[in-house]
Amino acid sequence: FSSTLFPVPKRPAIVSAVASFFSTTMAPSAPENASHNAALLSSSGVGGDVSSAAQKSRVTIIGSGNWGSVASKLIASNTIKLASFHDEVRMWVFEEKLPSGEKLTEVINRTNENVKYLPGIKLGKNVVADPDLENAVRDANMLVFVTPHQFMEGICKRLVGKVKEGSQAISLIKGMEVKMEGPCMISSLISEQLGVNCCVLMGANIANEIAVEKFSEATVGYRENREIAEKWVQLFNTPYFMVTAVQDVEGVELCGTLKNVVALAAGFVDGLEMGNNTKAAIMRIGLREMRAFSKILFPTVKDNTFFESCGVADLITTCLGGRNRRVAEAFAKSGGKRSFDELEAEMLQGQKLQGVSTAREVYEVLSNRGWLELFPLFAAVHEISSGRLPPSAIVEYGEHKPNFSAVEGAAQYFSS
Ligand SMILES: NC(=O)C1=CN([C@@H]2O[C@H](COP(=O)(O)OP(=O)(O)OC[C@H]3O[C@@H](n4cnc5c(N)ncnc54)[C@H](O)[C@@H]3O)[C@@H](O)[C@H]2O)C=CC1
Ligand SMILES: O=C(CO)COP(=O)(O)O
Repeated sequence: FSSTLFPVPKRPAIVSAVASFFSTTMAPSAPENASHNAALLSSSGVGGDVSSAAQKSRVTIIGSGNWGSVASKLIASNTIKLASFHDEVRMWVFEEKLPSGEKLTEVINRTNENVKYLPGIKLGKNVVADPDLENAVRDANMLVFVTPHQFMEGICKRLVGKVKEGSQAISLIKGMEVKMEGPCMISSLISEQLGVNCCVLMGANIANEIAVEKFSEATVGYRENREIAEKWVQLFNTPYFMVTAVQDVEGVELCGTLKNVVALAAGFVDGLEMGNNTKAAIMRIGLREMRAFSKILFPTVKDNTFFESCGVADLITTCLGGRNRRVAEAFAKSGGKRSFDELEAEMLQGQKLQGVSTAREVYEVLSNRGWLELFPLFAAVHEISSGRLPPSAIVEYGEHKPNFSAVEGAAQYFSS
């Protein structure tokens, strides 16, 4: 990309260390390349060392599916360049046997490719696949979580007490859990279970496109500490992957999570061959429900977040080219006769959909709180995907007009 078309914004250099995390792990960002070269020279016995091993951050990725593998490629291309990170990036792999009889981890380490979830793409020689979850996190102080959301509760349980004190985490996971007390975002699950601060990274990020280095953008959501967000930006940002930080963890995470429900609706519309106007209408209604749902649950969610890559851009890309859309289209084409589980297994070969379980989880929140009539599109998606309504209900269901009288004061969340 020409720099005039897509100028990479100059980010302010991080000048002060504000937390113990930085004082022990982070070298100043401006002279990164110079210090890295010096470190290389030093390791080859030529020059003096400038960044001691103790100061460097060590990154582990928990997850190795389609997006997890692309994340490892992005991160590995940066850790090798930046002196404030150890070169090696460890990637926890949920071990499985390939049809050849070999273990996936061994093949990744031999070929430098995730032959099952991202074939044909080299991850970077500094990526080390590790099937042992506890071992993978042992030495890391920057943890990147990127598994399908349904596995996170189990993963967190296994990691309790195993994570290095003072570690930072980021979640790339689109989804949520529903607990007795209400919805629990995955970043909160990670923070609460592991006692670590957790940012999020979401965006219009179809993994296979980023794998071949086509330009895209992403949004980091952070809670309070801008410096930590900048460190994550530094770790992910490349000339073809432009990352921006916003102070709105819940807004960013809910955008990434809820757009998968709208993508199912868009897929139903495609399967019914309703055309582009209908699909655009569904996307607009879906975006409105996304914003209202987010703001009712978390009043701090910012309107601007919906205009970042994590918001409207992710909604568009997923409704055009995502897996949720594709499988939902096949579901509608079968008239709802083939189940999502069957279609997922056949069409995605081990990759996982997030939209169907998210639609169920959202539905649970809506029915627990008496909000079903306020969110007719979200409700219809779950009723269709669970077989209670036919796919055609996506465009018949009360024209998706929320019934504001169902909940006092609700209209404000839908107004522009
Ligand atoms: N693929 C994409 O284009 C994008 C995906 N995401 C999000 O990233 C997250 C991870 O998705 P992907 O990396 O695409 O995964 P994926 O759907 O490609 O792969 C499934 C992964 O789950 C693992 N797995 C299977 N059973 C497991 C178990 N019992 N315990 C733990 N892991 C198990 C598999 O080994 C594999 O790594 C999801 O929340 C998704 O929404 C976000 C942006 C883009
Ligand atoms: O989240 C995604 C793009 O940002 C990918 O969506 P799908 O899981 O529907 O492919």
